[in-house]
Parts: sequence; C-alpha cells; structure tokens
Amino acid sequence: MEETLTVGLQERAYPIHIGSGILPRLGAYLRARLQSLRYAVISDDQVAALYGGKVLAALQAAGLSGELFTFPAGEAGKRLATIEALAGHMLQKGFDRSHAILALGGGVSGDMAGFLAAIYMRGIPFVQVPTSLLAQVDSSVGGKTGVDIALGKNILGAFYQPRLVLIDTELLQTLPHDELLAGLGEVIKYGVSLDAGFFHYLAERREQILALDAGCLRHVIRLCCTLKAGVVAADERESGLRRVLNFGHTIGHAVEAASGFTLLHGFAVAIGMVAVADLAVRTGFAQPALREEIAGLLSAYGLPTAIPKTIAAERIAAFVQADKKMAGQRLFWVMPSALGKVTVTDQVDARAFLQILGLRRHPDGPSQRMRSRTQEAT
Ligand SMILES: NC(=O)c1ccc[n+]([C@@H]2O[C@H](COP(=O)([O-])OP(=O)(O)OC[C@H]3O[C@@H](n4cnc5c(N)ncnc54)[C@H](O)[C@@H]3O)[C@@H](O)[C@H]2O)c1
Ligand SMILES: O=C(O)C(=O)C[C@@H](O)[C@H](O)[C@H](O)COP(=O)(O)O
Ligand SMILES: [Zn+2]
Repeated sequence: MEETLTVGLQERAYPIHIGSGILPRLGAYLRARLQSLRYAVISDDQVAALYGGKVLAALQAAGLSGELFTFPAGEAGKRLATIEALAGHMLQKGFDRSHAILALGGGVSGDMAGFLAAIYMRGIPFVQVPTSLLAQVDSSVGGKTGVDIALGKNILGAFYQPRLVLIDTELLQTLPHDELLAGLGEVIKYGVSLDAGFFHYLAERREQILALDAGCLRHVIRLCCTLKAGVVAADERESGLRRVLNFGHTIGHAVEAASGFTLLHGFAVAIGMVAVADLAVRTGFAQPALREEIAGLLSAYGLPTAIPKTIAAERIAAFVQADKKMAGQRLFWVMPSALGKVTVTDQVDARAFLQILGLRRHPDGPSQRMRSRTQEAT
C-alpha cells in the first residue's frame, strides 16, 4: 500500500510517496506533478547498474523519455567538477529548460543532482528517487543540495526543493550492510533530537530493523520523513528550528572532512552525536546518563561512537570553523538535553570543546567568544 506525506511549503509544497514496489509507477507520479516530458537521470555508477534501466523503462511506460548520466560512486565525487561534467553531457544531449532532472541514488546523487538542477540554465525542476536508507529518511527531503570542497562539507550549494520524492522501500534489499548502518545513524539522530518514543522504538526493534523487516523499515521511513517535513515546513532555510536536524553534524562533518571524506556520513554523524553529548555533559546541558543512552544505542546497532585515532584532533578543531551554524565569531551548538530534546546554544566556552578533543588551545588562535543566547529548540 502506498501512502503520501506532504512537505508544506506553500507554492513549493511537494508530496513524498512511500511504498514497496512503486518504482514502475514512477511515470504516473511524474505526469501528475510536472510538465516535463524528458528527464536527465543522474545516478552513481553502482545504483545506475542496478536501477537505471528500470527507471528508464518506467519513464517510457508513461510516454516520457529519459537519458542516464552517471558518475563514480562515493563521497569523493561530490564535487563541483562532477557537476560541471554532468552539465556538459546534458547540454550535448540537448537538455533545455523544458526538461527536468531525476536524482536516482543515495544522498550523494541527490545532493549533486539537486544542485545541478538549481543552476542548470539557472534552474530546472527536479525530483528525488532515493535508494539508500539515508536518502529515504533524510537527504531526499528538505531541499538542501550541494557539493563539498577540500576545506569543508557542503560548502557550495543551494536550498532548492524537489517537485516530488518517490520512496520505494523495496530498493533497500540491495543496499550494502554498512550503508544501512550509515542510514541508521541519521535515523537515531531523529530519536535523540526530536522524539523520545521513537528512540525507544529503535532500541526495542533493533533486531527486526537490522534484518530489514518491511513493516519496521516502513515505520522508520514514514516517521523520519514526517519529522523532517514538519521541521522544514517551519524553517526552510535554517534560520532557527531547522538547526535541530544538524544535531551531531558540527563535529561529525569535521571528522568526515578530516578523514578526507572516506568516513561514511552516517558514521561521522554517529561519532558527532556522542562527541556533542560529551560536550553537553561537560558544559552542564545534559546528565552523563543521556550520553550513555545515546552511545549505547549507537553501539548496539554497530555504529562507531569514538573519533578514529588516526584523525588528529587539531584537524577536527580547524574543520569545525567551517560549520554553517557559525555566525560571526559565534558557533551555534545543537546540544542534547534530554531524550527527544535538544537545545541550540552559542553559550559554549571554546575551552570545553577543545577539552573533549583532548586539546588545550585552538590551533588557529583565540577562543570562540561567549555570548548569552540559548534557545530551546524543541
Ligand atoms: N541534503 C540533505 O539534507 C542531506 C541529509 C543527509 C545526508 N546528506 C548527504 O548525503 C550523502 C550520504 O548519502 P548516502 O549515505 O546515501 O551515500 P551515497 O549516495 O554515497 O550512497 C551510499 C552507497 O550506497 C550505494 N547505494 C545506494 N542505494 C543503493 C541500493 N539501493 N542498492 C545498492 N547500493 C546502493 C551507492 O552506490 C553508494 O555506494 C552525504 O554526502 C551527505 O552529506 C544530505
Ligand atoms: O536537512 C537538514 O537541515 C540537515 O541538516 C540534515 C543533515 O542530515 C544533512 O547532513 C545536511 O546536508 C547537513 O547540512 P549542512 O547545512 O550542515 O551542510
Ligand atoms: Zn546528515
């Protein structure tokens, strides 16, 4: 059975269709929402090999046409050079403003295809067909698109909403186990930051979820998309509330970048959630038991909870300066304060942050200034 959620963004509102085995009906969903008859299907080479043909067939069955454009799988390719190459190929194939982009794949494909759609001929429509768990619960919804640069994660990008999201849960059957775990890193983020009941559900249903039980996965995807859609509808461009979705990402992104983008994003987020929980305990925002609950659930799922010893703390501290929640000299931290509740604050002494990294002073100079603005986020 298919169900539909809505991301309530007035003129930019769009549906999220969730179902098992709904990919062959893709063309009908597109026809209901878009005028475009021709689609540039952007996908990494691994997902393209598995599902590219099926997507092209689904388009054809609805009287639409598609052309597949691929790039090598992995975060390393989430770069401006890939976008430029894809744009060139689309141009050579005659794609114009009457056409649209279809992102087929995980978060890397979705973020890049979305950014390409935002800037190709100054903007053409795009749709998301997420294939990884991470993309189905997080990256395909909300319109954050972009690419990395060597100095930081997602530094170039745009807020650009898709016209629809189509989630076929059956596609998860081919997902490698580590990629499933990476998606669960973001799933646990929702429980810790927004929904204590969901956190307990994840603890109780761990075995079924790891065994890809269809009912449990469907519940997880529906709930994460509902939570994300609500936050995005309230604060599309992250001027306040949306920062909660960034829980675990300040140190997580820094660790990911410091690893040379070899650490999976969801693993980096898991590590980042525990590190910021350490910080929350040290600064009095959380009790030690909360940190243990978060780390305990992540470990039970087989996710990492500690910063890899091969990554120098100085590099992590330097990458944190590239966080997009930095405003002037102030960094807004998303601190866990209770299960299902986070507090957004810039009232963190930089020394406490350096201490959790085992450093005494910042490698780039003076401490971050302290200001007295703390905001209850949920
Ligand atoms: N825009 C957002 O709001 C948002 C949110 C979270 C994460 N992200 C971004 O998403 C990216 C991570 O996404 P990801 O974890 O999906 O990584 P990914 O896109 O690299 O996909 C993970 C791997 O799984 C493979 N794969 C995907 N679906 C498959 C399937 N059904 N069967 C077999 N293999 C499959 C891919 O080929 C790839 O090798 C990061 O760049 C992160 O910054 C963006
Ligand atoms: O949608 C959001 O908002 C998020 O923060 C979701 C995150 O999981 C995601 O990784 C996002 O891309 C991070 O955004 P950034 O602005 O910190 O680059
Ligand atoms: Zn993320």
